Amino acid sequence: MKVTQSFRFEAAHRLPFVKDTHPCRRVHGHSYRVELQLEGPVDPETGFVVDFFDIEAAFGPLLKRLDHYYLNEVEGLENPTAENIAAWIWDRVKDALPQLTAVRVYETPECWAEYNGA
Ligand SMILES: Nc1nc2c(c(=O)[nH]1)N=C([C@H](O)[C@H](O)COP(=O)(O)OP(=O)(O)OP(=O)(O)O)CN2
Ligand SMILES: [Zn+2]
Repeated sequence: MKVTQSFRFEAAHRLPFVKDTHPCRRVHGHSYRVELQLEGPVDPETGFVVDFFDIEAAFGPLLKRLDHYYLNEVEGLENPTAENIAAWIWDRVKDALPQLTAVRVYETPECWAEYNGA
């Protein structure tokens, strides 16, 4: 069984390694959406794969490091593409959520990156 919890954060960024003419080289912002997907058996007592409260508790401190920040200044996010943000989140939340199977980071409803540890 799979469960997914989504979160939102607002942040500014720029992409330092795109061409001078690329609009994303300039500072701009996104209303990011993050989805954490977890997979495992349903506990017969609780009926949960993982308690959503536990997912929120694990991700909350990371969310605080992203929300309303300039992502390029966050350690490890000097090149804050959706791909790199997804891997950054995975690396920092996986130990607390061993059943994690995917991190999705949406820059817009149409554009996202998904990371599953590889
Ligand atoms: N593979 C990736 N490509 C791009 C990324 C990325 O993270 N991974 N990021 C960007 C920029 O962040 C850019 O801001 C994204 O632009 P876009 O998706 O077009 O979003 P907009 O808000 O600018 O939407 P429009 O409706 O097109 O104005 C670029 N590429
Ligand atoms: Zn952008």
